[in-house]
Amino acid sequence: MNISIIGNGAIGSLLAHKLVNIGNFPHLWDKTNNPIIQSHLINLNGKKTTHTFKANNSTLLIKSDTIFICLKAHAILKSMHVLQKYISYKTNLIFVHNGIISREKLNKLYPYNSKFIMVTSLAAQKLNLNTVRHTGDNFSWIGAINKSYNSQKVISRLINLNFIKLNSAPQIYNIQLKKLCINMIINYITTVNDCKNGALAQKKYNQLILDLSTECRNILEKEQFNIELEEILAITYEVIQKTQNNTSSMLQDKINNRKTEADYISGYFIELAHKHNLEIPLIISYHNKIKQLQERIGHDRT
Ligand SMILES: NC(=O)C1=CN([C@@H]2O[C@H](COP(=O)(O)OP(=O)(O)OC[C@H]3O[C@@H](n4cnc5c(N)ncnc54)[C@H](OP(=O)(O)O)[C@@H]3O)[C@@H](O)[C@H]2O)C=CC1
Ligand SMILES: CC(C)(CO)C(=O)C(=O)O
Repeated sequence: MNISIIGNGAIGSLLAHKLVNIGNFPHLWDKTNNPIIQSHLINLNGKKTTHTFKANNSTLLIKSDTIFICLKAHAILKSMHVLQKYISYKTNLIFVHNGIISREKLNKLYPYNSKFIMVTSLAAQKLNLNTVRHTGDNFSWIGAINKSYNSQKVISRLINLNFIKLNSAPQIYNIQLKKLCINMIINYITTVNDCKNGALAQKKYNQLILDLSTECRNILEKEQFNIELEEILAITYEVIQKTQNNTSSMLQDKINNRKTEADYISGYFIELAHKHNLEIPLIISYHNKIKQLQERIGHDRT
């Protein structure tokens, strides 16, 4: 399988190394014109491996059977618009991201491609331009955006590669909504309070987590996704415990003066709440806190 990865950040480079483990050297696409990328991975046991990948070759991009798009939510539509001329309509596009972006806009940009969403619980952190640290290993889920006659075949082929722990998710939107709740709670509280994920297990955050979870659950209910409050709380506390030493991606963005994915997490919840005429004061207040922070560090409102 000819695989390319767009975005040589934390998740993109981790997936590249995972593919090498099964003997498939993917082609990487970053923002440079470098024809090769040397990439170091520090695995969960602290062991370092180095691989060299072909990169930024438009012929290889156009010939890809499958492209993993590992970009921040706010970079996807803009980047995929620019890259249209290098992507064949036959290529399977796998979008790996947190937050929720417009499927309508993706369908408009790539009407003929088979398109998939991958929600991942893998965790990684870029230490510098060429080094990624693998910080967490857990399941990922893949589901089709536009179900076609061959989408299940594509999903099965990817699962059978066995390069990560991957499950098929026929209702991928529901998995995205669950992840959205986890990000709405953990990312925002850790960013506002400058703390590691594990700090949220402290009693002083119990009520806040309960109130945010309740607002999330009320929105999901209106979206016809009936999930018990207890389940949102259980998965959130499980992630807090499993990622206790992580700095959430939103807090990392704050520390590194980068734009956050707020518009695609709380922003998406706010959009849904408007649609369903629902009051979500706490989510709005946390959204505004992050947006103010972004304005202070010079990122536009979008
Ligand atoms: N890291 C993690 O542990 C997890 C991340 N996720 C999600 O996965 C997605 C990717 O995250 P992550 O890998 O951490 O993000 P990163 O910011 O580390 O990686 C994205 C990379 O893409 C680059 N990029 C931006 N635009 C383009 C373009 N047009 N062409 C090529 N490269 C481009 C960015 O460069 P630059 O920085 O210069 O813009 C950056 O290097 C996000 O939605 C994140 O929330 C989900 C689970 C865990
Ligand atoms: C699961 C969690 C909260 C792990 O840090 C994450 O997805 C993030 O930081 O964006």
